[in-house]
Amino acid sequence: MSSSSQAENGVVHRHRVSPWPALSMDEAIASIQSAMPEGTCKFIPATLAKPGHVLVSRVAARSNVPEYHTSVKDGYAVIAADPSPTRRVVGVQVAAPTYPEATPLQLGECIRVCTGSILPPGADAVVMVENTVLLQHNGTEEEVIELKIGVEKGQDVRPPGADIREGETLLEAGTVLGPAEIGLLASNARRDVEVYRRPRVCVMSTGNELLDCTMDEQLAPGQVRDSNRPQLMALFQSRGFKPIDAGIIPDNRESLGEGIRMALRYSSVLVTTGGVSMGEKDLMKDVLEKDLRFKIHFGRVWMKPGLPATFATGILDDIPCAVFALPGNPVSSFVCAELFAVPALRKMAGYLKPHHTIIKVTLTNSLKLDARPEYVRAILRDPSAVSSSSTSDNSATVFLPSAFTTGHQCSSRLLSMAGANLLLRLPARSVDCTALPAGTVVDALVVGAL
Ligand SMILES: Nc1nc2c(c(=O)[nH]1)N[C@H]1C(S)=C(S)[C@@H](COP(=O)(O)OP(=O)(O)OC[C@H]3O[C@@H](n4cnc5c(N)ncnc54)[C@H](O)[C@@H]3O)O[C@H]1N2
Ligand code: MOO
Repeated sequence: MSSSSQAENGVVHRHRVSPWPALSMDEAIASIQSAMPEGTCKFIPATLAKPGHVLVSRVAARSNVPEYHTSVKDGYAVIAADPSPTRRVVGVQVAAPTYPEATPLQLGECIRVCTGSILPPGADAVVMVENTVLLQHNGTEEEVIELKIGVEKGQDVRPPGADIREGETLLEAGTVLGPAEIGLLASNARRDVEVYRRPRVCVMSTGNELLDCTMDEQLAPGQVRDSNRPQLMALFQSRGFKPIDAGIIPDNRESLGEGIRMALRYSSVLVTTGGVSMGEKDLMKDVLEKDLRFKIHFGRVWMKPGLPATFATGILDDIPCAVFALPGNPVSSFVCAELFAVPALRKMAGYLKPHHTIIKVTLTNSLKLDARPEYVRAILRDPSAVSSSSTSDNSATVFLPSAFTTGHQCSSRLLSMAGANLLLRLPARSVDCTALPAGTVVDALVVGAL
C-alpha cells in the first residue's frame, strides 16, 4: 500500500478522501502478527524470574520431590506391621537427616519425627502425636507411648517423587511465569532459566496543542493537557512491559522524523498518538512512509473508536522496528493500544496466546449500532450478578454476567474508559439490525481485573 504525500505542497493538495483502505479488525490483527519483529531471549538466574516472563523451553524436574521417604505429620515413625500397642521412643529425627546412620528401627520401637523429617530406616508409617498417649517419661524426654489407632503401611508418609518425579515436565515451553511457577523453579534447584525479554516500548505524544501534564499552568486557548502519554505508559506498565517516555513532539516533519528515530534507538517498538487523520497537520503517515521509508501495513481500520489507526514497520540502524501510530483522541488511543499494541508486545514477549480473553455477557441496556464494528467500554460490576438468557436450544438456560456500559461513548471522553474492565465487541449496523436490546448476549474482551 502507498499514498501520495498529503501536506507537502500546502493544504490545497491534501486528500479529500482517505487514500488508505479501511481494513477489517481481523485483517489488521493478522497483518500485525505477521510483520512484528521477533522477540529475543536471554538466560536469567531463576531468582530473577518475574511474573510475566515466558519460558523459551520446557523445564524438567532435576530431582524427585521429596528425595526420601518423608513424614507428613509431627508424631512418631513406626513399623506398621508391629503388633505392639505401645512403643519405646528410641530417638528423634527432625528435618535434617541425622538418623540414617543409626541402626534400623526394631519392633516395639518408634522415633519422634516432625513434618518433613526423613523417615528413619526400618520405619514405614507415621502416627501423628494426637493419636498417641504418653505412658512414660523422665521429666524431659518421652520414653514410652501408646498408639490409639491401628497403623497402615505408608500412612502419613510421602515416598520419593510423590510430589514431583525426576524428569517430569515442571513447566512447558511458553509458560507465563506467575508466583506458583517461580516457586516451582526455586523448589527444583534451577540456577538459570531461558526466558523471552519483556519488550520495551516507547510512548510518544504528537501535537502542537499539547501541554505536558506536569505543567501546572493554565491552558492557553486551544491547548490540551497531554493525557495519552501517561495513560499509555501506565497501560504498558500494567501489562508487564517496560514503557519509555519519548515526550511530546510538535506537528512538523523534521521534529516527527527526528523524534521517531531517537525513540527507536531505545526500543524497537514505538507507540505514537495523534496526527494520523485527515487534518493538515496530520503528518505521521507521510513521515513514516516518505521520510523514514517504513512500510505502512495499514492506515485505517474499520472500527470504532480508532478508524485512522496506523501500523508500520521498517529498519533503522539495521534493527527491525515497528510503529503503532494511533489516533490522538484519548479513548481511541487507549482502545487501539489495548487491541493492537498489547497483543503484539505479548507475542514478542513469547506469549502463545497473546490476545485478550473473550467472555459472553448480557447487555443491561439497549445499544445503538454504529456503521463500524464498535468496542464499547463496560464494567462487569459484580461477577456474581447474573441474568438469564436462552440459548438457541430453548430447553437450556444459561446464566451470564451482566455488563454495564460506561455512559456516553464519545472517543474524546476518557470517563468512558475509567473503571472499564470490558470492551464489548458490537457488530456493525446492518439494514436488519440497527440496535441491540437489553438482554442481548455479546462478546466482551476482558481488559481489566474482574
Ligand atoms: N475529516 C476527517 N476528520 C477526522 C476523521 C476522518 O476520518 N476524517 N477521523 C476522526 C477520527 S475517527 C479520529 S479518532 C480522529 C483522530 O485524529 P488524529 O489522530 O489525527 O488526532 P489529532 O487530530 O492529533 O487529535 C484528535 C483529538 O485528540 C486530542 N489529543 C491528541 N493528542 C492528545 C494527547 N496526547 N492527550 C490528550 N488529547 C490529545 C487532540 O487535541 C484532538 O482534540 O480524527 C477524526 N477526524
Ligand atoms: O475512530 Mo475515532 O476514534 O471514532 O474517534
